[in-house]
Amino acid sequence: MSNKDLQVLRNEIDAIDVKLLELLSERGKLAQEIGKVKQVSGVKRFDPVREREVLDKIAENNEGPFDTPTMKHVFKTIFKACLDLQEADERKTLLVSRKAKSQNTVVDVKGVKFGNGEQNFIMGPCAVESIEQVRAVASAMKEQGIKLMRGGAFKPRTSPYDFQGLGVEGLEILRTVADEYDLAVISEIVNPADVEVALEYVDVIQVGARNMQNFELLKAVGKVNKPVLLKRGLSATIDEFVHAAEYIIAQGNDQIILCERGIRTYEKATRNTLDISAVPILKKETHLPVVVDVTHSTGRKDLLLPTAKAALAIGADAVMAEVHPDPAVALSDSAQQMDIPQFNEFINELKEFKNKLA
Ligand SMILES: C=C(O[C@@H]1C=C(C(=O)O)C=C[C@H]1O)C(=O)O
Repeated sequence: MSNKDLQVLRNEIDAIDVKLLELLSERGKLAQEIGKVKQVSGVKRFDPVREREVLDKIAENNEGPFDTPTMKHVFKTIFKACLDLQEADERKTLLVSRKAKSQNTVVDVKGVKFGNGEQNFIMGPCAVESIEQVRAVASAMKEQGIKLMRGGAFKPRTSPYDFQGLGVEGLEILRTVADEYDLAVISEIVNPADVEVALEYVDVIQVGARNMQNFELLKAVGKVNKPVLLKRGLSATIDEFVHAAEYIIAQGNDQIILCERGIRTYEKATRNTLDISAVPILKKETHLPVVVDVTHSTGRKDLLLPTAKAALAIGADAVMAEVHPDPAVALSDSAQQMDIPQFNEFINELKEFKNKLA
């Protein structure tokens, strides 16, 4: 065979490849259409009975030179690619996804913006215990120019015998002190029935890690006109986390801030394992701002500063940490809250670090 013959044959193959590509693309588009029909009717994407029928037809029509197992193998690869297309389409339709909206959602909390490139701090006590306690923290925050104060009024604790929070009285304290110091307030709500009352007191409603898949709560906060900070569940995958946010946005509220707070792993050196890579993944996959809670992820005061630096370096929109005027007597999370001098040192170091990053 001359070089010329080889070239002629290869030209024919090239032409066939172009046709195959066209046909496969056409097949892919039909699979996408089928995917949409399945999504609307709630039918599973994977249909082994249908795949078996297609394979039987391939076997029936196969005249060689490829043997039937080889052709079946090729078609199984095509089925898989078609299924992947259907799945990618479903992801694309998520309202929280970058594909649905390419620009960042910017959540504005009393002038503090999340998602516009600023890197903020959310600080405050684990639980609201008294007005004096909250005032001491608020005054230190004000001096540092930090506007967003967290504080738990409803505390979902592991043990029912631990301090459960002051409830609405706690929200009242937070609001009173926040107004005195011109701060904004973020507090957790655990019961859908309390969302309405919380609107009067808080600037951001927090949905805690233990409630990340409390779908009725997610729907309830999705119906109100108030920013929501959604924490990642203790054992939630990123995909489950994103779908939890979708529950909120699907009801109309797109003012959502995601919060990575560590996940449960076999590692015992920290309270949870901070999944730092979740930050860029969430920022890539969704258009929502992402903050990192260094207190609950580490459970260790000595790790607050290095993990906060990691969070800022990796692009988190804010760092969240707990501060208490006298952590030794705190009613919850006593070991991991900073006192006021430690808080000042923490913030000063991070401000310097932010300047270095800029
Ligand atoms: C395209 C479909 O979805 C999937 C992909 C198939 C294919 O590529 O032929 C067949 C069955 C399903 O697993 C379908 O259901 O027809």
